[in-house]
Amino acid sequence: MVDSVAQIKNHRDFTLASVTEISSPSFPSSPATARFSSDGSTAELRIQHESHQIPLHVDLQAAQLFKLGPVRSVCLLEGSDTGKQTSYSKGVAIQFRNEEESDAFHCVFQKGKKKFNVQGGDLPNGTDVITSTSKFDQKIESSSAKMYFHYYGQLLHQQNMLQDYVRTGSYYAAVMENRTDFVGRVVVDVGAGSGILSLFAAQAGAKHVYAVEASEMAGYAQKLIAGNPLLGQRITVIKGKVEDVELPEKADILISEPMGTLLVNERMLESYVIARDRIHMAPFSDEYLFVEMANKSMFWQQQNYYGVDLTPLHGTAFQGYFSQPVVDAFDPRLLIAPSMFHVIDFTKIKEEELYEIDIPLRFISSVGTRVHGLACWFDVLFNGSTVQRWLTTAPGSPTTHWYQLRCVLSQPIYVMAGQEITGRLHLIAHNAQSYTIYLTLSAKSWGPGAEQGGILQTSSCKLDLKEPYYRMSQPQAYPLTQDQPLLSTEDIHIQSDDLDELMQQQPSPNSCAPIDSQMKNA
Ligand SMILES: C[S@@+](CC[C@H](N)C(=O)[O-])C[C@H]1O[C@@H](n2cnc3c(N)ncnc32)[C@H](O)[C@@H]1O
Repeated sequence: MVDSVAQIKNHRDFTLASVTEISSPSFPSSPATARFSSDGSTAELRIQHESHQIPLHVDLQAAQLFKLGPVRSVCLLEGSDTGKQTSYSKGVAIQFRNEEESDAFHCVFQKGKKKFNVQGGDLPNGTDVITSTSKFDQKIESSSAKMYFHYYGQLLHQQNMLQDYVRTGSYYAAVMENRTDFVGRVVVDVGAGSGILSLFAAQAGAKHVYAVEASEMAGYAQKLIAGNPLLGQRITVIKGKVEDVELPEKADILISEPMGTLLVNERMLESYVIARDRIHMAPFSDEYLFVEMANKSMFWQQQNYYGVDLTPLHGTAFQGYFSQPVVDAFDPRLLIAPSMFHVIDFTKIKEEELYEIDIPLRFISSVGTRVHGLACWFDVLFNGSTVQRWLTTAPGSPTTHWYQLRCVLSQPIYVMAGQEITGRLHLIAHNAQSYTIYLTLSAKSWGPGAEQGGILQTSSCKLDLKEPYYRMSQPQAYPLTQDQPLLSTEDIHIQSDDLDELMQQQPSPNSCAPIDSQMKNA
């Protein structure tokens, strides 16, 4: 149902610290540039060594790329398949300049491979088809998918979502206020869970609803729907992954709740198409949180733990705690600048654009303080043709089961009131249904003692969105002092570059975010 042809940009370049041809020791290792390119039907990688003229052409269909370390990988080329095993006659060892570039290279490599593998994979219409090489299976590690669907197969987790009244109430209101979008329409519910949104769509007058759910919850949804026969007679539950299923008829409208922590966690957004969502970001100062996190690794500072010196692992433990994004509901007074936001426009975005999300950051601090990191949350627009409704997960708003997310720097930076904070939030999707987060924040200081051009303080961190630190049980007292800013999340927002254009766009006909009529291949 989702567009099955992956696309990569026409080309993407990388600078490699060094490339060594394993199979031709006569070629010394040298710095190189790598270009991924696509001519519309095939994807190729070309590696140009600085020291030799003839570039190395890598056929992405045949090649394999393996990580040997954070900045070292090996690429095996020109495989020959005997049916029993694949042997490789050529290989190159690649040294990257940093981990971030290594991750991005692997991501583009896999994208390029996928482009080749999925083409020509037409599935017959009108039947439910389960393929062993669906798009979902290609990009998600099977152990991750198994755990994920096991989790959602349990009623207690569905109940947790149903009891988030901000979430479920917003969906109910957005559907009922926009009945005209549903009356007489064929609807598909992507990831139906308990079937609740299918039942809402039927209440709003849908002609027929297909409730697609991959986990064992499909059985429970069937039971719930059968127990509500007046609505249930217009709902069909289909157990399967949305990527694998072909509906017996074309759907007009898509409804789904695919949001994870920081909106994108779980990578379920890629399984469907909606309208506009926004990721909000703002720097924060939270000494309590920072000390709490730093103290967690104090255990490893013991020099005599049953006669054993634990300190060799202190640094690793410290970095480990700071690689966990913090999920909790925090006081918005901890924000030190108005938030900016990044729009994800699902009427335009290609699924592959969610594999790597790169957001330049710029804020003006309202106070002089220590900046401990970046706070993030999201808003979703239910863009109905009758009523538009926002679901917000902002700090200070009624709490949802998504809470907010904070990336904490292990090295805070200092800012003065009015000082500019710049940086970058770079999210790279991984095959465990989540993202690696790279955050950099910088502040430039001038004044007495500063050299010409100012002093640049920069702090970076790498986090795994899959491994958050849930901190909701910690009530915090944040007394409001006189010099503390009272920033509301409704304060002026700084817009991403392309926002003006996005905000002027009219919602597409029949669309009601997160409901969209643009079913591809449905
Ligand atoms: C966040 S829950 C929402 C459940 C329900 N729609 C609701 O609003 O209460 C997402 C559901 O989508 C299912 N899901 C996730 N990815 C899927 C996929 N690719 N195909 C089918 N179901 C999927 C999960 O098993 C889970 O039950």
